[in-house]
Amino acid sequence: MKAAVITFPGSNCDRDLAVALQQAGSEVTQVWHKDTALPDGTDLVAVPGGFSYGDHLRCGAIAAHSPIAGALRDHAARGGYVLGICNGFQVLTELGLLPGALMRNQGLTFICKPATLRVATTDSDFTSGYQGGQTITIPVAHHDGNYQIAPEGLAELQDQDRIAFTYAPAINGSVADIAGVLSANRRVLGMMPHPERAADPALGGQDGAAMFSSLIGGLQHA
Ligand SMILES: NC(=O)CC[C@H](N)C(=O)O
Repeated sequence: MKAAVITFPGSNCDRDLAVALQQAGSEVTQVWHKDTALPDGTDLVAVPGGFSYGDHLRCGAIAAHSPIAGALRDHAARGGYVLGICNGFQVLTELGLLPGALMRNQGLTFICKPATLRVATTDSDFTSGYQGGQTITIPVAHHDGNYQIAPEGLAELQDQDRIAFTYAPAINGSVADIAGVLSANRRVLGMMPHPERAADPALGGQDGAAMFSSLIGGLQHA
């Protein structure tokens, strides 16, 4: 299993994400935003959190036009796995790899705290390590985490069981309390909470570890 973690100027969770992936058994290469190709044999591209390009224009908007963006788009088009966390989720919506948009939090404040999430589907290689309906605690740290999508898009996500996580209780105004969504082929996951910040007991929680271990373990035994 080979993962590539992209670093943009302003990324701040790229190393944490690389460590979480390594601890779960993945080989990890760090890829710079100015690169135009991914390492050969990359199974998973991980797009980390942070403030890429200073969140200028809109969170994730400039990263979606960065030199590495074409390789990321091609990887997803080939059916490769993509995980976008927080700013990474914003980048994936800006790229059109996931539907919807992340808007300013309803209360207009930066929210930084442990959030309680409900696992809304276990039908993906990212979430199969959880129990359906299980509640887990994962930190959030964002000002633009308010997920919005038009009613027909929401109906599609619900009909296709593509809502991965919801907030329980609500924290930022997201429609249907959505914290993370899957692509139609279930290979792309975007989520605002940070599982890499809760993947080791030394970090104060390990509810995020099951995501990395089920994804990487599953791919190694595939
Ligand atoms: N932790 C993050 O990735 C933050 C994402 C983005 N800069 C926001 O505040 O919404």
